[in-house]
Amino acid sequence: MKLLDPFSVVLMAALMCAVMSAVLFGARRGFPAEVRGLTYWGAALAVQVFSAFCFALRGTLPDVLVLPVANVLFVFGNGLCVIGLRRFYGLAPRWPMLGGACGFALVGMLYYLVVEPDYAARVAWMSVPITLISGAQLVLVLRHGRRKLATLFFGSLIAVNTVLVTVRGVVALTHGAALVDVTRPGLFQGFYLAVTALQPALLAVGFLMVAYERLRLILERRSASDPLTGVLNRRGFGDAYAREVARMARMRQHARTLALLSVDLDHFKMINDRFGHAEGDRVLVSVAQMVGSALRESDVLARFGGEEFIVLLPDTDGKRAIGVAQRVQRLLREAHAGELPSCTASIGVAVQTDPEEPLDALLSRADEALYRAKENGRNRIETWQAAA
Ligand SMILES: Nc1nc2c(ncn2[C@@H]2O[C@H](COP(=O)(O)OP(=O)(O)OP(=O)(O)O)[C@@H](O)[C@H]2O)c(=O)[nH]1
Repeated sequence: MKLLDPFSVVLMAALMCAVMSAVLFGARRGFPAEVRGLTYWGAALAVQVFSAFCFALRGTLPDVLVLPVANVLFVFGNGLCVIGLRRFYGLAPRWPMLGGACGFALVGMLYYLVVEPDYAARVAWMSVPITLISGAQLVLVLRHGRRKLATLFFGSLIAVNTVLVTVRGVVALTHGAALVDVTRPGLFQGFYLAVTALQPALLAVGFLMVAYERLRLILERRSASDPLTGVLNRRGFGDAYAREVARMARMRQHARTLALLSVDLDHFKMINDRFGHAEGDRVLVSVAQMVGSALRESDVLARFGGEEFIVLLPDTDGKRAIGVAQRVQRLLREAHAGELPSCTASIGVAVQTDPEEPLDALLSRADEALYRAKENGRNRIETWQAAA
């Protein structure tokens, strides 16, 4: 079998890393601040490029200069990927561990180059920090990754990398240099060289896929939520309602009902006028939190704009819905003591028994009840009743 020329492979790997590094740095600008770690990955690949160039200098400069630098850079580049991944998952970077891994690599390289020159021992030694680094990446992805195709792809690449490096280290220990020296022909050597050349760029693609998956989730969440209070907006509510009604339709034989509360703060304009718009905003945020705290996990809270909140109560009849509305009013009375301007709310309640009824019809029934609550003096609860 014709062997891949190691120099060309290293050069190819360096070029791929350089391109992927530029892609990552470029992509960084398009991501919101919540998606962290791309800069570290971009830097990691840039470091891999330098490491590859150092390896390529073998023969031109003495090994004792080239190899320790190239290997430490290789470990540092791999470690930066772990740091990037930790940042991505919202964890603090562990710089001392990376420093330790680089120091470990340097000591081993120097020892087995200068004191006791031994190629196989160098391979085995280097496989320790690289296996640990790759293993750390795998643990992070398994622990924090979402169960999605992107994560599966990324995790699989890391797993292959971890296994390959571990096997190479063990083979170096058990069989000596023969099977691990990439300058000698052989299936294992050729396979290792090819995979190692592709791996950094492939891992970066995997990381980008995971980052884009996170971006998709963030944009989906943003498009469905109210930026001031963080609760759902009309669009997000529509989706949640559709899911609930579909569930209701599936369980029709159990005669399910759902209830809707239309909660509107009273004289909110006065709060804005007296205390300012910013204070009004704080009241809205606090009301959203407070109403949310009065609800069950399965209930859905949304802000439709202004000072109007909508609450969807699955599996709830009129009586229980009024109970929730009373709890909301009680919490409003008790809350804000001293800190924020106090406010009251009028609440309209409508109950849906027919899953075929459109959302707009249910909303307008709740609004009718709310209108009556306002008409009848505010700070009260009214339930929609069919006209006699
Ligand atoms: N601070 C703040 N105020 C808002 C926001 N959206 C709407 N508003 C204000 O909410 C007030 C709503 O006024 P109205 O519709 O007259 O209602 P109200 O004063 O609560 O009176 P009633 O509902 O009849 O009791 C207006 O002053 C709007 O400017 C917002 O996001 N932040």
